Amino acid sequence: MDSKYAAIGGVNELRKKAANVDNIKVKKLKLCKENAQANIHVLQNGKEKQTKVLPKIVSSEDIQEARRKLPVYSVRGRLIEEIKKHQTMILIGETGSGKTTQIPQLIHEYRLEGNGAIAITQPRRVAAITIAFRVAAEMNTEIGAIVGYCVRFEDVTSIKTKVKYMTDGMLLREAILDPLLKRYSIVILDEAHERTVSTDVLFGIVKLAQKERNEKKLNPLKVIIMSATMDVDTFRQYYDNCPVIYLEGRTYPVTIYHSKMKQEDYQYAAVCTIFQLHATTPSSHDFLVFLTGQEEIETVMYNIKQIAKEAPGPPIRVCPLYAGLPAQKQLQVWKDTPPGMRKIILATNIAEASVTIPTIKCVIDTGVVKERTWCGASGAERLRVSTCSQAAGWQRAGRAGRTAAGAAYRLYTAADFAARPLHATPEIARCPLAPTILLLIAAGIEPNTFPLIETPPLDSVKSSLLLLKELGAIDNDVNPKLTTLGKKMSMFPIDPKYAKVLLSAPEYNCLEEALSLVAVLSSENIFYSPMHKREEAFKVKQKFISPLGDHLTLLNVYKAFCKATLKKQWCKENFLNHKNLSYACEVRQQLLTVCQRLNLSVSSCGPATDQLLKCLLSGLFTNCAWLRGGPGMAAGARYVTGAGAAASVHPASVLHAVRPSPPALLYSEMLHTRRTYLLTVSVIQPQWLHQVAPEYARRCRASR
Ligand SMILES: Nc1ncnc2c1ncn2[C@@H]1O[C@H](COP(=O)(O)OP(=O)(O)OP(=O)(O)O)[C@@H](O)[C@H]1O
Repeated sequence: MDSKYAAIGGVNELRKKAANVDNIKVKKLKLCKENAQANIHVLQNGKEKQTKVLPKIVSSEDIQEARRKLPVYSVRGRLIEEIKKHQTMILIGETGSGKTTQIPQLIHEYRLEGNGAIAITQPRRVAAITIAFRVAAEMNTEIGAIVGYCVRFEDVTSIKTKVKYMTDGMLLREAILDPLLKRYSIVILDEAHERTVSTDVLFGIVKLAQKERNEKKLNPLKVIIMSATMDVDTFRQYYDNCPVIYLEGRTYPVTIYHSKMKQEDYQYAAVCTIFQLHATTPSSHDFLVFLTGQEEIETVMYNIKQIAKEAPGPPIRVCPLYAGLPAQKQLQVWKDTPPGMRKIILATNIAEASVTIPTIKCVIDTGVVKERTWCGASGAERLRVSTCSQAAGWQRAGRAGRTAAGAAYRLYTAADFAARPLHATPEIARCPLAPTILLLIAAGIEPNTFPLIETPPLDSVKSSLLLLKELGAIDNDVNPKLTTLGKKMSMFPIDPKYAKVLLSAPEYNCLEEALSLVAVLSSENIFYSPMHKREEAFKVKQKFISPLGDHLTLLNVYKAFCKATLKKQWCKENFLNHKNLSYACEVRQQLLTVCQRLNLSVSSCGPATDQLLKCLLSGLFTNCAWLRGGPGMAAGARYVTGAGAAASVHPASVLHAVRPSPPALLYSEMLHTRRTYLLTVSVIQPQWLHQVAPEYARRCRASR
C-alpha cells in the first residue's frame, strides 16, 4: 500500500481555521454529545424500497475488464500451479488484490475441485452474501446456482453449487455432521487474521480432516489460508511449514494520512473531518467512517444530518452499517445514490475486511473498536472501546481504492499507529467457549486435546465444560461425551443455554411461547425509541409490559405483532422495529423446524406464564441474581449473581424502577460497562432454582 504519511491539518487546527458555520457545528455537537445515550432510530428509517439485488451489476464486459486488472489475474497461471502442487498453502495478498473473489473462480475454471465443492469462509455474514453476489455476477450466473452462500438462517445454495461462500460459523456447524468435510475438496479460510473463535476452530478441523482423509485414502482436501495482514509465522508453524505465497501489487493506490496531533474526542474529530472532506471532494467520492457501535453511529448520524443543513457541499445520504442492523438494511449501503449526492457510511468493524463498496474513495478511521471480553469466573461480558491493531488499520484503509485510487484518513498520529500491536487478541482468548466446545464434542472431537492454533485460557475452558455438564449436554467435564440431550442441543444454531430452554419446553407445556421468546432474543432490539419521541414511546410500551419482567414483555409484543394485520403500520404506531420483529418470525420458523425434526410437542401454557419462566430457568439457571440485604427500596438496588458478581438491573429493563425490588431475578445477559448491569430480566421465585437445577442451587448456596 502506498503510504505517504502526509498529515492532514489536525482537526483542532481545522476547527480554528473554520468560519462562522463551524462555530455553530461545535455548539450542536456539544449539544448532541450530552444526549449521547439517546436512541435516534428514526433517522435510519429510510423510505427507500428494499431490494436484495446488489451490488449494482454493471455490464458483463466492464466486469471482465475490471477482473483482468486485478493482480491475481496477471499471475493466474502460476497461482494455479502452486495450488495444484500443495495440499496446504498460505496466500498473502494486498487488500483488493482479488483473493476472495478471484481465487475460488480460478480454481473452478480449472476444475480443481473435481467432484467436490469449494468452501470459502468469511467471519461476517454481510461479506459472505455480498461477495457471493459479486462472484455470481462475474461468472454470469444466478446466485444459488454454481455460486451460492450460506449464513445463519439463510442457505442460498443448490446441488449445483461449486463455489460456496459461507460464514465460518456455518462451516463449523457442517463439521458436526461431517467432521471430514467430505462434500468439499477445497476449503479456503479467508480473513484468517480476524481470528474469530469459529475460524480458529476451523483451522484445526481442516487440519484433522486433511490428515484423516489422507489416512483413509479418501479424496484429498486442499486447504488455503488467506489474508492481507496475517501473522504468517504462527500459521506457517501450525501448518507444518507449509508454503507461503505472496501476491504482490494492488490495483489502485490508497494514500494514508495521519492526524498531526492526538485527538481527544474521536467522534468529534470524525465529524469535523467528514465536513472538511465534504467541502473539498467531488460528490462521487463516498465516505466510509469507522465507529464503534450502534449508539455512537446514531449520534454521529444525527450530528451529520444537523450540520449538513448548513454546511457547504453536495446533498448527503448517511447510511449506518452495524451487525445488529437487519440484513436488508445492511445491504442498503450498496445501493446507489442519485447523481450529485454523497453517501456517507457509518460502520463498525463489520465493514473492515473483505467487503467492497465500490464507490468508497475516502476512509475515515477513528482507530477504535468496541470489543466484548468475557470473564469466565463471573460470567460478565465487558464492552470496552479500545484502540485497534495495525492489521485492522490496514484493513480499514483497504476499503478505499477498490475501484479507483483512494485515501484513508487516520484520526490518530503516525506515532500512535506505530506503537499499536500488529494483531488483535484472538477472540478465543476473550469469549465464552461453551457453544464452540459443544460443537467440537458433537463433531466427535476431544476438546482437551484438539490442536488449536492458540490455547484458550484454562479457566475459560473449565467453566465452559462445567456449564455444559450442568446443562446436561455432556456426561462429565474431564473426558466429556455428548449425552442424548447434548446431541439434540447441538442441532440448534443457538447458544446451548437457549437450546436447553427449547428442549425443556414440552415438559413445561410451553414450546409455543419458548420458541417465540428465543426467536425474539436471537434478534436485535425490537423496541424503537426515537430521541424526540421518547416519552411517547415509553407510554405506548406500557401496554405490553408484564409485571414479571422483560421476557414476558417481549413475548407480549411478539404475540401482538403476529396478530396485527397491517404490520408495518402497527409497528410504527407502537414504536417497534418492524424489521427485527419480522426477522424474529423467520428465526422462529427455523427453530420450529428443528423442534419438529426432534418430534417435540408444540403446546402452549396459555396464561400460566410461570411455566415459561421456569422453563427459561432450566437453561439459564446460571443467570440468577439475588437481592443483597433483603427487600431494598433504594434506587439501583444491588443484586449478587450465582457467580458472586454484584450488579444492578439495567435502566432499560421494565423492572428497573419496580419497588420493592424482587428478591430473585433471572437475566439473559450481564454487561460490564462503567457499572455491571443485568439485561433482559424477569422475576423468579427463589425456590424455583432448587426445583429446576438442584445441583447448581446447592453449589450456589454453599458459595454464598
Ligand atoms: N461488489 C463489487 N463491486 C465492484 N467491484 C468489486 C466488487 N467486489 C469486488 N470488486 C473488485 O474486485 C477487487 C478484489 O476484491 P476481493 O474481495 O477479491 O479482494 P481481496 O484481495 O480479497 O481483498 P480483501 O483482502 O480486502 O478481502 C476489488 O478491489 C474491486 O476492484
